Amino acid sequence: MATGIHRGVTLPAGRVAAVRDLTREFGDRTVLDRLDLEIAEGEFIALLGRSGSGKSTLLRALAGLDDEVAGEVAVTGSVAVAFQEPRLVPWRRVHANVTLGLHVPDAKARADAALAEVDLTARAGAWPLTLSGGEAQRASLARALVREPELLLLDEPFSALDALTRITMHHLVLTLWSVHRPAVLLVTHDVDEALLLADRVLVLDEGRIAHESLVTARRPRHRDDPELVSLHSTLLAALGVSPQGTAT
Ligand SMILES: Nc1ncnc2c1ncn2[C@@H]1O[C@H](COP(=O)(O)OP(=O)(O)OP(=O)(O)O)[C@@H](O)[C@H]1O
Repeated sequence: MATGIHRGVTLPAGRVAAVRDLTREFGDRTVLDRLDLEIAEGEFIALLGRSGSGKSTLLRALAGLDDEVAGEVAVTGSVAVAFQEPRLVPWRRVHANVTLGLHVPDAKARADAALAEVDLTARAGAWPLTLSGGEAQRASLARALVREPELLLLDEPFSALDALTRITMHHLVLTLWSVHRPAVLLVTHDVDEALLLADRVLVLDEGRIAHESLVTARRPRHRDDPELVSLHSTLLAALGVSPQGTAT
């Protein structure tokens, strides 16, 4: 594979994306430093890391939104992204936001189906500014889903939501994931969220994947599952945080 970003390439069986030797510098600061990562079909990955560790930078590279990276990013199929803020176009109604840029003959029917899946049919004709935070995030998920991505990139999509809405969104994302089975890369600050959702939790530090934990507990998971309790401590240590929450 030559240097650069490659879309629609063939990867080894069972892989949807591969990142090799990925380096990103901003001025004299190296944010990603020869990072390697492979993403398997249908797996759910959570990416943790201290603020400024480069999580969004990695996600942007995978999304093809950054052409100033060095190294290789290869993705086999379509990629969709949902961000922390829903980024809906305010002068288009919800349904038109979902179909925006989707140039397929059945765009309308696909948007109808995606909005139904996120339980937003009743708000299809609404203006984005009239949506609640949770509704806007669901519209953003519908917009991602309608593209039928093989890789779904989620950049802290729940962090601005209240705790109850966040729990509802966790259930929704797991349901959508189990139905459509895209690979998911979820950037989050929340160790509990990572453990409740993901098969594999990665910690980004010093520009590389510094730690990986596999989570085998069956879903739906509970915070007090012994496996999760143990991994919680492991991940806090990997993040350089003591269990009391102070940086070590
Ligand atoms: N366009 C840019 N120009 C200059 N520096 C940038 C740019 N984008 C990101 N950075 C820097 O790169 C580093 C990593 O940023 P990034 O947003 O990837 O971190 P993050 O891990 O997602 O952080 P957070 O958890 O706070 O969202 C930060 O120090 C940030 O200031």
